[in-house]
Amino acid sequence: MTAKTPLLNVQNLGIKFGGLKALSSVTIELNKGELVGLIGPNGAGKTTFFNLLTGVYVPTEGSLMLEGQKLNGLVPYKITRKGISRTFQNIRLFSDLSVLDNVKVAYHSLAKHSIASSILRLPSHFSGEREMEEKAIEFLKIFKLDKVKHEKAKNLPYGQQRRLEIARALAANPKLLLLDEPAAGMNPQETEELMNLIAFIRAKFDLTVLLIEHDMPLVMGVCERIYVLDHGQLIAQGVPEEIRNNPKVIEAYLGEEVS
Ligand SMILES: Nc1ncnc2c1ncn2[C@@H]1O[C@H](COP(=O)(O)OP(=O)(O)OP(=O)(O)O)[C@@H](O)[C@H]1O
Repeated sequence: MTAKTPLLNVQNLGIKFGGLKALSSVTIELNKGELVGLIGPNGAGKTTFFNLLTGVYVPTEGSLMLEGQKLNGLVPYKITRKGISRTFQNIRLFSDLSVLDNVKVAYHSLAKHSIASSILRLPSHFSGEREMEEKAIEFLKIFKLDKVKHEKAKNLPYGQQRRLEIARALAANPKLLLLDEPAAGMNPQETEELMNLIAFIRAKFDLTVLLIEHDMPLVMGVCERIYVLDHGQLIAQGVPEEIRNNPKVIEAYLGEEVS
C-alpha cells in the first residue's frame, strides 16, 4: 500500500432490492487511523452500507477495496479475515455463552492451531487455547468486563452488553471497525464513557473507525469527518462544523435539530 492509498476505498457503490435503489453511487474513502461518522435519517441506507462492506449483501454496482484489495463478492468471514469487523444495531451476542466465551469465539475464527490439533487434543491445541484465553481477558480488562467474565452475556446490563459487542469485534483484530449505533439505548453517562472508550481503542489498536450514530453530540464530538446519506445517496461530507451548517443536511433531517 502506498502512502496515498486509502485504507478503505469505496467507489460508486450501489445496491437494488427489487425496484428499490437502497444505495446509489456512494463514494467513500477512509484513511488509516481516521474516526469517521456516517449519519442520515431513518432508512437512508447506513446499515445497508455496512452490510455491503461486510459481505452480507453483494453490490449491484461499484467497487469496494481494503488496502488496495478488492472485497466485492467475498463472503463475510473472509472479509473479517481481511480486517473488517462490526457491531450491530441490535446487539447480537451469544446470549447463553459466558462473557469470556463470547470474546474467545472471535479468536477461534483466526486461531493458528488447526481443527485437527483441537480434535486430537495435541499440545498445540492447549497452548493455543491458553494464549486465546489470556488475550481475551486482556480485552475484557480494557472494557471493564473482566470481573463479569463468567456471567452469561444475557445477564449483563445493557451498557455492558454493548461494550462486550465491541470487545468481541476487536478480538478479530480488525484494521477497520464498523460500529452501528453503539450508543443506542445508553444513558448520557454511559454515552460519554463510550465516546472516550472509542477514542481510546482507536489509538491503542491503531484502528480506523466508521461510526453510524443518531446521537448527534456523540458524532460531532468524536468524529473527525462525517458522511451524510439520504435516500441512498451521499448528500454531504466534511468536518463536523461543515455538516452542522449544511442546508442539505438540515433539510434531510426535516427540521430535526442537528446539534
Ligand atoms: N434486505 C432488504 N430487502 C429489501 N429492502 C431492504 C433490505 N435491506 C434494506 N432495505 C431497504 O433499504 C433502505 C435502507 O435501509 P437501511 O436499514 O440501510 O437504512 P438505515 O439508514 O440504516 O436506517 P435506520 O437509521 O432506520 O437504521 C430502506 O428502505 C430499507 O427498507
